[in-house]
Amino acid sequence: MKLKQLVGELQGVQTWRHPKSELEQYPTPPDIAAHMLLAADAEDGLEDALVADLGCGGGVLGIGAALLGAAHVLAVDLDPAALEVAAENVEEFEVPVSLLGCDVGAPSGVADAEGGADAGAAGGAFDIVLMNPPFGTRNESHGADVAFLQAGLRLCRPGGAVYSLHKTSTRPFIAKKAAEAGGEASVVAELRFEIPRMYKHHRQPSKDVAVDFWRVQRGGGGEEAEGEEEVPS
Ligand SMILES: C[S@@+](CC[C@H](N)C(=O)[O-])C[C@H]1O[C@@H](n2cnc3c(N)ncnc32)[C@H](O)[C@@H]1O
Repeated sequence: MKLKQLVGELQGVQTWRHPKSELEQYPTPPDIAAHMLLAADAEDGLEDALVADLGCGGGVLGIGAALLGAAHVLAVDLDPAALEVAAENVEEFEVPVSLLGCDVGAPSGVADAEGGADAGAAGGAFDIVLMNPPFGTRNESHGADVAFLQAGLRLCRPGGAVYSLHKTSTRPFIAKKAAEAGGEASVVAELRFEIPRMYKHHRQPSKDVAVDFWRVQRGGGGEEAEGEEEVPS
């Protein structure tokens, strides 16, 4: 599917009716979501892939992955209201996306819910994990960016890849945390992410934030897969 067509499709994905600032509920604009998806497709192949969408909101990334041929998508969010909207979107688009209510950041969160107690140690089953996590720079969401990244790497099969967005100001920190979690990280693109005025604490009509689009590959995909080391959580 071409970029223009994918953007058009993703414009039809609804987002939260009453967004919650404490959960950093900011939608990924359809053009950025489409670029992320096409980059993931070109590098790792979405066709027939098993995909997770962490912090799915209305499900724009997961639904987009399914439109590009993913075999199945597991879309996860903590917020039942987000999952309600996501369920409506999934029905509307008629795509193979399952929804799971779960705290991605909890020590025994989505990796355990999906794969049992050993999911972290044994390596997950997902080929590709997509996310636009909370930036983790507000008090309420402190550390969520890294917790999402760690969960994403736990859910990936060895050699699988996490695609994620993080504030450019956190680049050295994200690179360090990704390496500590057994990932090989690279910045795919530098983006300007427009945050519209959505919440009371927003003073300007909209704000541009410098954001890195990361690909983090989980280690152990080659011959070493059998004897791979445990990924620290
Ligand atoms: C920046 S939004 C991204 C939403 C959507 N993926 C998109 O790209 O438009 C972050 C999402 O993560 C969810 N979220 C925040 N903290 C979470 C947590 N601990 N566990 C699961 N989901 C969480 C929020 O409810 C929100 O839907």
